[in-house]
Amino acid sequence: MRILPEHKIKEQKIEEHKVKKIAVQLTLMKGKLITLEGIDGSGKSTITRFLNSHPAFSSAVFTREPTTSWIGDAVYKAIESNTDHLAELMLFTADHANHIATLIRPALEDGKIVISDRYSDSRYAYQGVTLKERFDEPMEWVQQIHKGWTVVPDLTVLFDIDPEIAVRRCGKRGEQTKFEKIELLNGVRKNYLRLAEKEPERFVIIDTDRDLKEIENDVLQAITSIMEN
Ligand SMILES: Nc1ncnc2c1ncn2[C@@H]1O[C@H](COP(=O)(O)OP(=O)(O)O)[C@@H](O)[C@H]1O
Ligand SMILES: Cc1cn([C@H]2C[C@H](O)[C@@H](COP(=O)(O)OP(=O)(O)O)O2)c(=O)[nH]c1=O
Repeated sequence: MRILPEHKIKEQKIEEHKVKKIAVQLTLMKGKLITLEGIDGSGKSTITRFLNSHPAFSSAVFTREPTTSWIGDAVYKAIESNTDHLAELMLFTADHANHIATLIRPALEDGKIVISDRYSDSRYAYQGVTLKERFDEPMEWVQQIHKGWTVVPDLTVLFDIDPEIAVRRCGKRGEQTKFEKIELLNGVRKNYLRLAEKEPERFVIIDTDRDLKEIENDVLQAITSIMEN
């Protein structure tokens, strides 16, 4: 058996205490929807994996958009081809409607904490750029078609980063989608920041051009802070 030095035991105890504290706070937090948003390569999936393996989140429901349903598969077909941007928006939106009906609403009604890697703000921010030739105020137009049926998140964590850095990170990751272009991502980032400015009570902006540990701590703090509301 390895005997840990005194300071390591202390660090371990502090860590265990932190996990317990978050777990207690989360038990009190019933039926909350938390969304993670940001441009491609901003670090959402990395943080989703961290939260998913964090012991305090063992009873949370983790999900994503595009979903893993057949509509989500259709969405990926659109992403991988030259599909008309309006048709693409409709597919993303159909996927969202089905996501809400089959997973989001039932889980929230069951008192679960739901954490979604991308959600409605992805549509507002991305299709707000791809549809800029079609509508005068594309982002507002896309928001409008969600009114009356979408479920608005309790908290949206916006992962903010310079697109140049994000695209470089995506390159290293090895996958590339047609949206991973600096010019397009600059527009998407601006849209996200406009959304956050319009709803400061819902959004928390996290600078993800930092050490992963700092980002993890800030995300945990943002999530537990909605307990106070
Ligand atoms: N804080 C960070 N510092 C350096 N690299 C990071 C950081 N966060 C994520 N990455 C790396 O950047 C790439 C994109 O991250 P990922 O989580 O897949 O982004 P997203 O899901 O937002 O597209 C991955 O290769 C990941 O390992
Ligand atoms: C959910 C959603 C995603 N997207 C885009 C963002 C991504 O470039 C792409 C696929 O999403 P995703 O697989 O989440 O990409 P990543 O892991 O790189 O963030 O679809 C939209 O344009 N609109 C949407 O409503």
